[in-house]
Amino acid sequence: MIEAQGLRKTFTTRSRKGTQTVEAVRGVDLEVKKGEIFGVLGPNGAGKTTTIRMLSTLIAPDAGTATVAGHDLLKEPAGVRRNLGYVSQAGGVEDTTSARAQIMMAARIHAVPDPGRATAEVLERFDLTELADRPGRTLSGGQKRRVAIAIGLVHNPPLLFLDEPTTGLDPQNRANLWERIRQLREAGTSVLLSTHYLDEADALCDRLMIVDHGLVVAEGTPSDLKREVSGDVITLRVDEPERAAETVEPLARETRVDDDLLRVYVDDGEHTLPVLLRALEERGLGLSSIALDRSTLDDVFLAKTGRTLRDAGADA
Ligand SMILES: Nc1ncnc2c1ncn2[C@@H]1O[C@H](COP(=O)(O)OP(=O)(O)OP(=O)(O)O)[C@@H](O)[C@H]1O
Repeated sequence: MIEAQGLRKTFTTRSRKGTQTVEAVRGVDLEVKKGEIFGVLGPNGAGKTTTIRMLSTLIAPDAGTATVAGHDLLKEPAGVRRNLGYVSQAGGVEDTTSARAQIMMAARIHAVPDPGRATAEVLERFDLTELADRPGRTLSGGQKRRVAIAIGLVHNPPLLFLDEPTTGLDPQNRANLWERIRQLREAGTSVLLSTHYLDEADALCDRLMIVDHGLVVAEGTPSDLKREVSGDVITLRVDEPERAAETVEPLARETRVDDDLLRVYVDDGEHTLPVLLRALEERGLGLSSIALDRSTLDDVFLAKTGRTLRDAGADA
């Protein structure tokens, strides 16, 4: 559905302080297969939106090539646009017009043969029929997101781009939207979505890539990525984390110290834990808390970049 190689984009901004350049995307390759949900996971400023905007023809890449829904991104932009739906981060639902009018407008722009019928169908599909004639401003956050997706889907494209679709939604609305995105996949639509939520990437994506500072740092299925990093993580709060790390090193695949926290990556947490605790006790190392978890995508991010995704978000 998408094959892209070496996408790059640098922004130059001029202000009174002088010229600033930001290398937003620094050579991204990506492949999205037909019928899959593919995620672009990364912290704020990683280059997710820029990548999606390039692939949807909204901005021109400085370098790189791509085929999107069977059309060359640079030579056949109209063919690309015809075959995709794009839902931006802000959502693009107007305050004063109704959902029906906004969806109908999108249907006309795409020259859908029977715009009235296509609008009614997509309203029904997204449980919006009852709300269809209310002005946009009266809708809740979750309803607005559904309208935005309906606008992006009214011409029935085989490929849908969703830029951070659940940002700002409460847990119930997020779960509802995840279910709808899964239904799209069942109906045969390929989905490329960006997110900075680990749980979203883990729960929703068939495959994903992790981006940081405009580069792909890892790619694969969520479980492959987690397996690659390790089976389990033991997190200990200890008085002397460096000494503790040295002590448990022979038992671990990898150890990482983060302030007073020591993360120990092991294949089999349950069986390693008692041995590890004995080793710490023998050296008289004090311990104030302990947790055993399956590794998460945050551990993958940490292993690849040396930071956690949360810290990276705070930096940006
Ligand atoms: N039009 C622009 N002009 C200048 N800089 C830009 C422009 N668009 C993006 N950038 C910069 O490029 C970098 C990547 O931005 P981008 O929006 O792609 O990140 P993102 O991963 O989508 O982040 P977020 O999760 O915050 O949306 C950022 O440093 C951003 O400030």
